[in-house]
Amino acid sequence: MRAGRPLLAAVAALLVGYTLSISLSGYFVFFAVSAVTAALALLGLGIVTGSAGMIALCQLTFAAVGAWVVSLFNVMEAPGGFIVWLIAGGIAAGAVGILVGLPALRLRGVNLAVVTLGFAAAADVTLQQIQFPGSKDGIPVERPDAFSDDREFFFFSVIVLVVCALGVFWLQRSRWGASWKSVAFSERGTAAVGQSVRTAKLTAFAVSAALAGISGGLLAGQVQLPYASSFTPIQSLALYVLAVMSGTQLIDMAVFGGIMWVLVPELLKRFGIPQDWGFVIFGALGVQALTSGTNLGEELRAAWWTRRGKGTHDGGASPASPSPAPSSSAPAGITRGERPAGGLALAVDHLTVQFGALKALDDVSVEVPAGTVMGLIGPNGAGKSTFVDAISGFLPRATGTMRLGGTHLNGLSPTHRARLGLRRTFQQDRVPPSLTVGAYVRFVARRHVSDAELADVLGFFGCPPAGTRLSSADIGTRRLIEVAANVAAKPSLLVLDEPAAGLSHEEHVALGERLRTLPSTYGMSVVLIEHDLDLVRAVCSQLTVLDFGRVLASGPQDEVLANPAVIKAYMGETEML
Ligand SMILES: Nc1ncnc2c1ncn2[C@@H]1O[C@H](COP(=O)(O)OP(=O)(O)OP(=O)(O)O)[C@@H](O)[C@H]1O
Repeated sequence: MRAGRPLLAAVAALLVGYTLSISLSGYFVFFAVSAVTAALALLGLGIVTGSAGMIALCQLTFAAVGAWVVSLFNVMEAPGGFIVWLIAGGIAAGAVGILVGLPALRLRGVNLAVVTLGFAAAADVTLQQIQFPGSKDGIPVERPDAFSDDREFFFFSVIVLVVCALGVFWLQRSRWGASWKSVAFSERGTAAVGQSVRTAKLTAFAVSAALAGISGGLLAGQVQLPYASSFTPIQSLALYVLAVMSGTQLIDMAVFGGIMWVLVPELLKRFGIPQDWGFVIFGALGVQALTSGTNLGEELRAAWWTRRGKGTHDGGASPASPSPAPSSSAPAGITRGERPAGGLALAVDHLTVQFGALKALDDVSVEVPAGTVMGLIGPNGAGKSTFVDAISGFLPRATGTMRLGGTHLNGLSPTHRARLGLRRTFQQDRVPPSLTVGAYVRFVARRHVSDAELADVLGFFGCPPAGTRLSSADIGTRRLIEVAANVAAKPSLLVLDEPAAGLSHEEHVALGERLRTLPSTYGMSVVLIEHDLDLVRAVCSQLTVLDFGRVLASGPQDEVLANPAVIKAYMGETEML
């Protein structure tokens, strides 16, 4: 059913396109092709901006690359005809997209905006000089034989849009799509689940630019003699604003945006107002969208879900409620105790982290026995989160040695460490709200997770069903989902940084029970950072106490909690057992 829905929508779109192609007057057929080409470029912007959260102000420059390649192949009478040239234009634009995306690996926000706008301006000047191949000699771009007149070419452009939209639909639901949404929300969170931030950003730029290239190639076929004036930086800017305003990561909103792109200037013309005022209208709507932090597509969908009174995509699930603590039996599909107990899950020697004059960690040596839950405790500022950042690769300047099982971690990136089996959660929310629970768990797991396995791991932690939108879950529930997703990844070591924050007392207790059984149920070792000593006592067989960046005591729970130095420094001299 679910796989069939987009195909049904595609068939319906083709039928509408065909009907329009035979019924619209000649004047409107031209506008209709323009709306389709704009929708394609907006679909691309929806990926790079809407999904991946990067500013790209050169979308029509990528379109110009596609148009240029089509014009060149036309002049060269390259084999394959228009359709092959169109694909080549898309590939060329995608390649240029990767080049332009390289600065995005280091730049963000306004800096990235300046770079992409600068690229658009430079390309504009170049295009004005060199012109499109064939334009000086007036060699028109040859359309496909079966789609040579304007009506037929409109239907052809609808077919291209539908094919691209189907591709985007599936890409958005693929690992790439999840990585775009994740990187938009948190680069650290993305790297921590073993996803390369570089790949996420570059694929977003490449796919987005390729779609723009195809859009430009179509435009070349539409006007047959393309000119630089169709691809100016100011138009790219207006297109970006339109994408932000309508939320074109949603396919229907890209089509809506495409229609707006031609409709607003046309309406202005009819009222005798200069068409350039269209940019002002788009600008005002864009400012409204940016300041309100939402867009038309999301608002329409939010209204739809509110009317239906549901927080889920696929029906009727309520957010997580405290569920009884689990038995220690393993959920179906997750194998029990794959790693033998014994040996060390993590061995850290002489770890030192310095922030300016402050030694946040000072010669810290910690061992986590395999198959145990080790509590890492200490007062605020003791260095617990710094320890997690250091072992998970986010503090490359940390000195000392770190081994996961028998593997040295020093010098490895966070992504690499995560792929080796070291997973961590964060104190701050790093769960991308634009995904569903199921899509997020599968993204974090980095392996095939069957529906039954997914339901089991979510049930084990008392999380909402897979179809629930993460944006509808409260912060405590999102933390639970983050833990469940990282458990589904089956790491050898799972480090949880205050996972109980934001949970109610009952949820706290239930979570403690679940965490205690993780080594026996899922065969992983756990490091738990937690301030709640009741939880620590209930869950951790081993403890390490940090104070002012140094290890105060480490070993079995009862020994550590009875250590006078721990009682004195960590608890004050009050009775704690
Ligand atoms: N990026 C940073 N730059 C400078 N100082 C930092 C940085 N990160 C942490 N610190 C300092 O390092 C020390 C250890 O901080 P850390 O966050 O690791 O403590 P913590 O034990 O996790 O505390 P909490 O329980 O409050 O989370 C603190 O003094 C903190 O101010």
